[in-house]
Amino acid sequence: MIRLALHQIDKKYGNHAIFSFENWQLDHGIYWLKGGNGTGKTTLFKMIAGQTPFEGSLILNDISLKNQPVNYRSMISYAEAEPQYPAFITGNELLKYYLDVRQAKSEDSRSLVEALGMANFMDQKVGSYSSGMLKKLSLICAFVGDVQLFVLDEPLITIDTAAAQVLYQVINARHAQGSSFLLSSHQELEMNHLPIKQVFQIVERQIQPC
Ligand SMILES: Nc1ncnc2c1ncn2[C@@H]1O[C@H](COP(=O)(O)OP(=O)(O)OP(=O)(O)O)[C@@H](O)[C@H]1O
Repeated sequence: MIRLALHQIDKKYGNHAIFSFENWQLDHGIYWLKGGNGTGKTTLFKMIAGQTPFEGSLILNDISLKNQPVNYRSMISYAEAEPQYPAFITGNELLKYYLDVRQAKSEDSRSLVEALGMANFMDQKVGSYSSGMLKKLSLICAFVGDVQLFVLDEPLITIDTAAAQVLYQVINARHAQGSSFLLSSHQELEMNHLPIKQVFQIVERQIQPC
């Protein structure tokens, strides 16, 4: 179960202000951040994942990103909208890296590898993957280990309908086990597949409920 709190946030790229707000807090649940191109969804997710600098404080379960960055990041799994990996590594090599870092067993990932139809491709170099296969690999890696908060940027883009159903099942299962989710999507998420607790949008550098 999580408590995520952002306070006194300012985020700029050069002179371009992206966020400026006092407070935003979340507890356990599945949340959806919607919005058009360039509104700041990816920037917010990178901030929460500890991958881009900003002014302000970010605290997850009493652990501060700025004061305890390693402990903070170990509670979060972030999957990029358009993952990119070195072309010369194989899917299994990348997965093994995640398994080692998160001290997880390969059996834990096997059912997701099978369900996403990736078993026959995991020994191939990712340079040969389609964009949908890259996305599936990134999701397989994101779900490795015991994670409190999953931050999935555009998890549905490039994957087919069958894979989307698998993704919904995994999200539901992990949510039932206590994990929380921040999802972004341009498309309407199929709300009947996921118990979305709240939908947010970014308006004038603030995060507002829809
Ligand atoms: N590294 C960067 N350097 C400078 N400006 C950036 C950088 N990353 C994003 N921006 C700008 O910040 C704004 C928000 O971008 P961001 O990628 O967070 O939006 P988004 O809502 O995720 O967009 P999309 O839906 O198109 O992916 C945009 O105006 C973008 O040009």
